[in-house]
Amino acid sequence: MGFLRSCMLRRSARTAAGFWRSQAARQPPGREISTTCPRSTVMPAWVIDKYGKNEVLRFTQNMMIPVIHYPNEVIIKVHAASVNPIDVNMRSGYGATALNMKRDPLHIKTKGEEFPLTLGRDVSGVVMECGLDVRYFKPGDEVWAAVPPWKQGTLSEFVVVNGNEVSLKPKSLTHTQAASLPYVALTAWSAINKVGGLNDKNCTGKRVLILGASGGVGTFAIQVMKAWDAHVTAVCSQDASELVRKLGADDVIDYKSGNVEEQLKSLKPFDFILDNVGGSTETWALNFLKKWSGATYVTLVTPFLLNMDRLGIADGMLQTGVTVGSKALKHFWQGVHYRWAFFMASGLYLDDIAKLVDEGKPRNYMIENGLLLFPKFCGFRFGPLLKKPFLFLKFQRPS
Ligand SMILES: NC(=O)C1=CN([C@@H]2O[C@H](COP(=O)(O)OP(=O)(O)OC[C@H]3O[C@@H](n4cnc5c(N)ncnc54)[C@H](OP(=O)(O)O)[C@@H]3O)[C@@H](O)[C@H]2O)C=CC1
Repeated sequence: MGFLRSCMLRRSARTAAGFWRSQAARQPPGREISTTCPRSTVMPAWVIDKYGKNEVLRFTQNMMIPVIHYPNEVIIKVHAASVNPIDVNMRSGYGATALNMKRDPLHIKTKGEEFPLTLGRDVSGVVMECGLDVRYFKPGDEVWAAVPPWKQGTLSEFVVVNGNEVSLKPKSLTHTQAASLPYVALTAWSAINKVGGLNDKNCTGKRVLILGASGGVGTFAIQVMKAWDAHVTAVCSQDASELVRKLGADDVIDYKSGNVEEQLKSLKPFDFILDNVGGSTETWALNFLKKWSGATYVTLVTPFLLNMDRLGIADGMLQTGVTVGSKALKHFWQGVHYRWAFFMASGLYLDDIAKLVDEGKPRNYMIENGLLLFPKFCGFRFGPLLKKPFLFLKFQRPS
């Protein structure tokens, strides 16, 4: 796919909305504008105007349609989007210091300039327009992507993404199913493959422990690990045990029915641990790794963004570096590897994931699971979105 990406020469075609887009380009991107503007320059979106609880979520019909600013960008018409824990946290202001620095490295804007902010990282939709350097996609292609958290999100009718962050949607998934996957799948991929070093060639028979196995990242990770022939032990609550078994977990441990450490002592040590829970798990989980055999513990729950929120950019980065460095060193001397992993927005990794999905390797349970997770966040953690669920699931242009 990477080869194809670089070889295929596909030029962008301007859409009929091009004229109004050029008008819209005079407006700052991601802004809400007056209702007197022609309808073709505005779009519906869920936005926040300040950080807080669910009450800050607001539905508007008047967000500026985003425009292409760089030649490698693509405009996607959103057919389906979804909500992840990061959106819930960002709604409350989590990571604002670092994300604002990334949005505005030169500090040109004043405080609060990030609003109105559109949340939502996942998108499945159709390419509307491509920048001049975009070679791999053309208008009309069905694509999926996960948008990095410092960019305007996907809970809107259109979203602009970098061409390198986009991939052709798996043919076997509908848009709604596809939109449940990119963010968690890319996070799991980053932790397992890029940081953990596991792949389809070196995983057979490896013993893998997944903490927080019933969540978005965990359920995807189980399926990838099983597709690569690993032996998977999943830690989750009792009510999710049937789900994770269906996804392929070999052993299931209920973290609510007793001490997880005690339950794990009866099992053989592990080659790889993926920690989606964090906190106190770090103090005991590494004891269950094989020693001096290259076994690795990867956690997705890191204080990276929190440190910068608390201490500012420079001190936060310093603190983060010292923390991860000292922990990695300490565990290295004890014969195991300690790593942090982060979500990576990558069309290339999504190409690999789409291939696995279309091969049915993460079996159809993934699709079932995606739909199960979707109402979970939507219903319990992002209640107001339910008031206009059709707009959340599928953004329709009001006639
Ligand atoms: N570093 C990064 O770039 C990223 C980090 N993350 C982080 O990774 C973590 C997982 O993300 P995601 O899967 O999307 O989140 P979810 O909320 O979907 O999943 C978390 C799961 O953990 C389970 N859980 C909670 N406490 C425990 C426990 N003590 N032992 C075992 N399981 C437990 C929950 O199950 P139940 O509700 O049944 O108790 C839930 O299903 C989150 O903390 C998230 O913030 C995610 C994406 C990117």
